[in-house]
Amino acid sequence: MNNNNVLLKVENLKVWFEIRKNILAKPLYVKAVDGVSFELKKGESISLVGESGSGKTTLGRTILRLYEPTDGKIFFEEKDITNIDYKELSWYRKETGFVQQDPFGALAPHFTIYRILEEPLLINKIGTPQERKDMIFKALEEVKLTPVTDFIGKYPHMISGGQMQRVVIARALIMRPKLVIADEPVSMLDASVRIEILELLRDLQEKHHMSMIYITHDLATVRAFSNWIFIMYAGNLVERAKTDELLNNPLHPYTKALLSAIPDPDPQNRFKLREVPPGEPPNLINPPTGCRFHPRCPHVMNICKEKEPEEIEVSKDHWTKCWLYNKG
Ligand SMILES: Nc1ncnc2c1ncn2[C@@H]1O[C@H](COP(=O)(O)OP(=O)(O)OP(=O)(O)O)[C@@H](O)[C@H]1O
Repeated sequence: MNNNNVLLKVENLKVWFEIRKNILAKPLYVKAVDGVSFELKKGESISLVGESGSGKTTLGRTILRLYEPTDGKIFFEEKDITNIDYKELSWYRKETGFVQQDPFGALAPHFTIYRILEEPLLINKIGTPQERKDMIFKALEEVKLTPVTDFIGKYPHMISGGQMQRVVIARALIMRPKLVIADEPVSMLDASVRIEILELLRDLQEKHHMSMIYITHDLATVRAFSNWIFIMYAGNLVERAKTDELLNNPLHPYTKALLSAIPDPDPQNRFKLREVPPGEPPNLINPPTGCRFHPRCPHVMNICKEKEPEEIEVSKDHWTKCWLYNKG
């Protein structure tokens, strides 16, 4: 297979957080990401969906090398970046961008918008003052904060939450990264601006042919957003497929439950019985044996309690990690 088109490759990635009750106690580990593998091609986007605590943020931050991986490998353009040093990390920071959930906490309150956008350019010694000014103006125009001169002298507290998130997006994209990770980018914004911000992100991703991972717990927002949907449960990817395929033909019982939990705009369907599995996501210090979803699964079989299923490709580009489909 020709791998030249692959931007990011993640192989059996594990991120375990060590916790101790006291200094003498045996360490325990929160297995936040526990054996995740996938590839992302150049210019493609993934929506990473799962309940709170399933490990989405940890996976995203580890791909950006903001967290240390415990085991496994991460390749970026075929280069192994799993354990790169400080010098190479600064190269990797230029190739990647991060849009986090909380625009209010992401922007330095004592910097003007101009200075906030100039900061990454100064750190990376990019351009002359005039070239930096041109880049900043262009970045603000792209996120539709115009006329630009109305915004550059303002401080974050002087603009709205939606405008702040546009500044965060402009800062994430100003170095023209090849990969952007957007972690719940609209969940703290007013409902009225959420769609606009998501559309802006998608348009910029397509325009600049960037790859993107969009992290969300809300399947309802992903239909028009990404090429792929990955479903995460308790530190594992339990299903991966192209967006239409996953929404029209979900395989894993957890995906089916998430889909049936989406509010249905059709009043005829409003009173249909929904198949949301009872129970809570598992404790990641001591996850269930076998398939981690088995205590909540309506189709549980004996093998599900005993043995972890392998991820298998059920049809082209459609993978799931479930004994119902594992003929072995
Ligand atoms: N620094 C840390 N130390 C210990 N445990 C952590 C740390 N960061 C995250 N965790 C735990 O790892 C698990 C996965 O957390 P993570 O934030 O990645 O999930 P998530 O799917 O992004 O959830 P949310 O949607 O709530 O952000 C959770 O059990 C969380 O408590």
